[in-house]
Order: sequence, then structure tokens, then C-alpha cells
Amino acid sequence: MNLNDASFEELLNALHDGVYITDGDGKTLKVNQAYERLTGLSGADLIGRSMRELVKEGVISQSATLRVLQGGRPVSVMQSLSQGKKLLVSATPILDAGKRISYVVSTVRDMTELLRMKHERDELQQLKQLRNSTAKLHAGQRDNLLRSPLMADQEVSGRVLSLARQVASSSVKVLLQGETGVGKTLVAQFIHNASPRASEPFLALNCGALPENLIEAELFGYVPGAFTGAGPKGKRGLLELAHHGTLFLDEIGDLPLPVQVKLLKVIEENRFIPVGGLELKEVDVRIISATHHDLKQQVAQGRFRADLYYRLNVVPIHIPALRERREEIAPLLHYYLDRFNARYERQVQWSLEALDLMCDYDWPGNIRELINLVERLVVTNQTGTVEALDMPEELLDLNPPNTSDTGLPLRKVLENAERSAIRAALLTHKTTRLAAKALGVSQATVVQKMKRWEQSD
Ligand SMILES: Nc1ncnc2c1ncn2[C@@H]1O[C@H](COP(=O)(O)OP(=O)(O)OP(=O)(O)O)[C@@H](O)[C@H]1O
Repeated sequence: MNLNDASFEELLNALHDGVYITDGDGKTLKVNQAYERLTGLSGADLIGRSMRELVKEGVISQSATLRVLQGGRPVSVMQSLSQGKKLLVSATPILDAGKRISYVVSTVRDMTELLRMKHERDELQQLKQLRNSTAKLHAGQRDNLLRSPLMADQEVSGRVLSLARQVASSSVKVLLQGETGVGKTLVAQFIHNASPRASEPFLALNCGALPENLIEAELFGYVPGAFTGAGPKGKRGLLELAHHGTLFLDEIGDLPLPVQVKLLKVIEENRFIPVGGLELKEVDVRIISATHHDLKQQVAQGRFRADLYYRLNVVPIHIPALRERREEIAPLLHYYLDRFNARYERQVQWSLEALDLMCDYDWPGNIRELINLVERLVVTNQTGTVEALDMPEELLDLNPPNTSDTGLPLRKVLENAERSAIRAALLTHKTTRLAAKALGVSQATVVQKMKRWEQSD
């Protein structure tokens, strides 16, 4: 077929991709209409012109044709046009009988749409990962807990959960206060799940876990090249990813002051500018924050902005420490024993002595500490029953001895007397609980002393 043939021309113009044909010296012979449309260049200005000249004049930025003429092999290059279009140019040499290049045929494909779709897919992936990492925070127990929140029938937790349910329906800002491990994240997620935003993302950020610049990048996102090390594609911030949903800001008391200023602005205006960007982004995000600090005290010390404190603290919910709701310890112990028995296919039980000790303990790490201990006791148990003596040191050390008088002969005498009294009581009553009762001391005291003797013997 002749290149100037009308039907060849028609065929070229029917193609969706652009086509650019040169001869073996790089002189332009043909371009199709799709090429003109994609590049905005006119065939009339190109035909007959040498590719070298066109590149020199800046009409074409990167020429795949010239590379083919130099290397003799097919080449693909990505061209960026000033309107933001991205074109994939693939050039192929056509050889004559003497293996010399007689034509170079380039096809030009608009990748803008495809790249946009890929970018969207990447962002979706990023969002999914964020959701997963948030969900993973609670080791898979969260969903069940949220559907039928445990301890809802207990006085203290019942009060917390009913307040949480009340505030769920509006987007009012809630500040959750309580020690580590009391269930702040769980309550935040419970509020989200009971709210009209339930089907939208729930994303969490621990403000104490990252340095200032990274917190900013996480919250507000950044544009490409915003700072050294910024990804080439930029990144959407949690505020944008949580659009229509809920953003849970844990350890808000650790938020650096400059970021507090920016967050206040977002709360007041519902919009923000990503790091290094110029464009304002509008967002609709419910913010729930949490802290184990006394934020009011931090305000007084100038470490937390008063205006932000009042904005975030519209409804304060205090979640008491586990030792302030002791009646919940035993139900939690049974609940998590069942969970870990099922997970590890065990049938471990609590002895009454062990249960007593755990119910007397103060649990400084609250429910998280309780969960970890139950898991450890289930996994390491050999006999099917967790006994008082299986308890870790910190649970037994309820009445630490006054070490200043160790070594006194009188102490030794008393210790020996105690030892024989306890041994006798144990022989008679069989369990530490009953022996302690008979001796008029707490079970913990008996267990603690036995353990210490065991170690010193
Ligand atoms: N009422 C409850 N019933 C059962 N498990 C609970 C309950 N409340 C919290 N938990 C569990 O206790 C663990 C700690 O809870 P959570 O992470 O919500 O505490 P937190 O106060 O957010 O802790 P931190 O301040 O350290 O982030 C989680 O595994 C959670 O599922």
C-alpha cells in the first residue's frame, strides 16, 4: 500500500491512537488525526520536517523516533505535555531488504486517564491499608465487642456506653479521658459505628507516636516535592481520607503546638491546605479525641491551647480505670479466658485462688494488661487449671516486705513461726484460700510468702 493512498489515510485516521511516520532519515511523512488531537500539533506544520529540527526548535520534547534511528531497536518513552497530559510513545523501525531502516512508525497513546485510574487505585489501596491497620489495633476482637459491647450491663461501663450512644447521632466533638488500656479507642469506634457515619471510614492517629513533621504529613497530606523525602505522587492526609467519616486522634495531649494551631483552623473552617500545597480542601470529618493526660492542667502549663481544648471537649467522657470498677474484672477474666481457650484450642480454667488474686490486683495497664495476662496464662498452662502460684510476681507482691529489717534475728524467728503455721494450715485446709481464712490473713499474703520461701529454699 502506498503511504499517500487515500484508503491508507482513511485507515490511519480511524485509529484511536496517534500515529507518526518518518522515513529512515527522520523526515516526517505522515501523522494521523488522533496524533493532531492528542498533541495539539498540526500535520501541516510537521510533514516534510526533520525530527532533529523539530526537537531543536522545541516543538517535540523527547523523540522516540530519533532514539530508534540511533539504536535501531523499538523504544518507548513517556512524554508530558504542558496541559498535564501524559503520552506513551512507542516507536518501531521498519527495515528494508538490506536491513536498513526505511521507516519509523510511532504510536502515541494518551495515558492520562489510565494513570489517573491507577492513582485512584493506589489511593484506594492506601485507604484500605489504613482501615486495616486501625482495625488490627484490637486483634480482631473489636467487631464482636462493638456489636454487643461487653460490660454494658455493669454500672460504670453501662453509664459510659449509654453516654457514647447518646452522642453518636450528632457530630458533636467528644473527648475521651482515661488511663492507658481502659477502652478509649473501643468507645471511639463504638460511637462511630452507632453514628450515621458508620458506613464511612473510621481512621485513627496516635498523636504521640510520630514527630511533628510526620504528624502534619499524616493529618494534612502533602503535595509532590513538598519536602525532602516527600513521595513523588504526594499523599492524601487522614483528614481527607476520613471525609464523611470519623477521625480518632489518640493521645491528643501530645500534639505539638504548631500542629494544634493548624488543627484548630480545620475545626473552625472545615478546610485545610496540604503541606506544600496552595489549594484549599473542604472536609466533613467528625473528630473524636482521647487523652490519658489531664488536658486542663496542660492548658494551665501552656502546653495545650485553651481554644483547641474547648473546641475538642464539647462532650467529655471519662472512662474509669479498671481498679475503679472492680466488679467488671471477673466477667472480663471469664470472657477473655473463653476467647483464648477457643483460639488456642485449650480448656483451661481459673482456680478460685487465682481468680481472687486477679480481682484484688490494681491492673495499672487496665484491660489491655488483663488481656495479655490471660493469653499468657492460657498458652503456658500445663495442668488445665490456673493456680495462684501461676500468677506473675506483680500480682503476688501485694504487701511488699519492709526490707530494712531483713537479717534481724527476730525477723527470722517470726518467719519460721509463720512458715510452720502456714504449712500446718495448708495441711489441714488443702487450699491457700481456706488456709488464709483460718489464719486470718489475705490469700495473697499466704501465696506471696510461699513463693518467697520456694525461691529462697
Ligand atoms: N468493655 C470492654 N470489654 C472487653 N474488652 C474491652 C473493653 N474495653 C476495652 N477492651 C479491650 O481492651 C483493650 C484496650 O482497649 P483500647 O485500646 O480501646 O484502650 P485505650 O484506652 O484506647 O488504650 P490507649 O490509651 O493505650 O490507646 C482492647 O483490646 C479492647 O478491645
